[in-house]
Amino acid sequence: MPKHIAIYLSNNENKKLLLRKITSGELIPELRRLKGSIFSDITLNHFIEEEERHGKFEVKTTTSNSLKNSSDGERKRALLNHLLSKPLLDYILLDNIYDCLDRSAQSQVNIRLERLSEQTKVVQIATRKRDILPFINAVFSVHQGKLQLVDDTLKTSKKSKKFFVNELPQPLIQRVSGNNPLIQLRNVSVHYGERAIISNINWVIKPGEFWQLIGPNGSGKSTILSLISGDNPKGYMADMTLFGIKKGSGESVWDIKKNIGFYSSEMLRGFKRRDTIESMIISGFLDSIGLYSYPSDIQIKIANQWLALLGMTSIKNKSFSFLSGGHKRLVLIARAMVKHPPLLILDEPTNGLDDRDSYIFSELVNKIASESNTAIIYVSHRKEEHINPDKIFELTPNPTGGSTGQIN
Ligand SMILES: Nc1ncnc2c1ncn2[C@@H]1O[C@H](COP(=O)(O)OP(=O)(O)OP(=O)(O)O)[C@@H](O)[C@H]1O
Repeated sequence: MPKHIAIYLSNNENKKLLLRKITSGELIPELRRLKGSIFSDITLNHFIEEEERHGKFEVKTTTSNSLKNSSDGERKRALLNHLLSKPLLDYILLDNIYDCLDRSAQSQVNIRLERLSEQTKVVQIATRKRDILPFINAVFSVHQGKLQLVDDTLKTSKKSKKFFVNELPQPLIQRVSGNNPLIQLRNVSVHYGERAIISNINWVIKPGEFWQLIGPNGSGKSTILSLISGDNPKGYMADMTLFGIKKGSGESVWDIKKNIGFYSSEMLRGFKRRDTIESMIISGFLDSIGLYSYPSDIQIKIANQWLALLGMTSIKNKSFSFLSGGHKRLVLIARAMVKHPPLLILDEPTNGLDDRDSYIFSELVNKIASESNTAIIYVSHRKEEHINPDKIFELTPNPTGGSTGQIN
């Protein structure tokens, strides 16, 4: 077996099981006698649970925040620092290293792993071809429980065909949106304790606009999203108008949320529900996960148009949990879009997706952008070549205060 190997996966694989098969030596027999460390979201979740249940704060972040109160990228950096600060083991298993990491963290990680690879064996798990580390000697896929060499297939990337042929389903109610701003942030600042996170942010989002929100790890992207979605208590003090309602004027969180469709790759974490695929989509009308009241005939009809668009009509009565990771994500986007919300928020949506499903996903997002009047805020560190936002709002951290924002 070559020294450093990558396992290139589709997102259909059961990751937890795969990690177990690798570390037990079932998939790579030479690992049976060796000791390794694991860099994976699964390890990270274990440390977060240790913090919450047992008050053990073993993994230190650069901000001294707990892992729970850290941004996604800060958590990943902290885990890597933690693993690399320990005495070297025989191998390191790296699972989807780049998700959530900003450009500079990605280059630093590359340098550190290159150095590490001189002393220890690296086993990488990747769902995107371009993530495969340069020093990897051989790339495998998993076929019928065994590793199979795939290097040649990787070099010839096939052009994907168009996936969505039907038009986007029409909304239940045609909103007269005009061109009034949906979102207005005026000199908005957020502090946690003494620490400034964002400073004097001014941002106006109008109907139908397609924005990408970018900025390095910890610059405040999720903080801004949580202000817009009404989930951040700091929003009460902020000068914001959300969907025509001035913040702090007696509005309920529901008044805000009914205008937003939200999708984040995090939504699938620990998702164990047994709802059918159809009821998952219908539940988007009711802002619930799962159905707790009867949908109307027209809601069922529109949900079925979405199922047709996704090519899932014939499997609509199957359990959502039966779907692959990529298809689950498409269903959750349809769920977020079924009510044609004025605003769709996509937070790191392609994390965990494989190459094929990222392409399909990008096609769906572009279709929503071009065929509906829904505005989109898309947050991602990855440059997805097929996703084409019109405008970029960039956060730049300021060493003496919080991040400032500018339109590019
Ligand atoms: N509840 C909290 N208490 C203290 N600090 C917090 C809390 N929530 C977030 N932070 C800090 O606020 C900063 C901004 O976090 P945020 O999640 O908004 O960043 P981000 O730009 O989304 O980062 P990433 O790209 O890594 O996801 C981070 O440094 C984070 O540690």
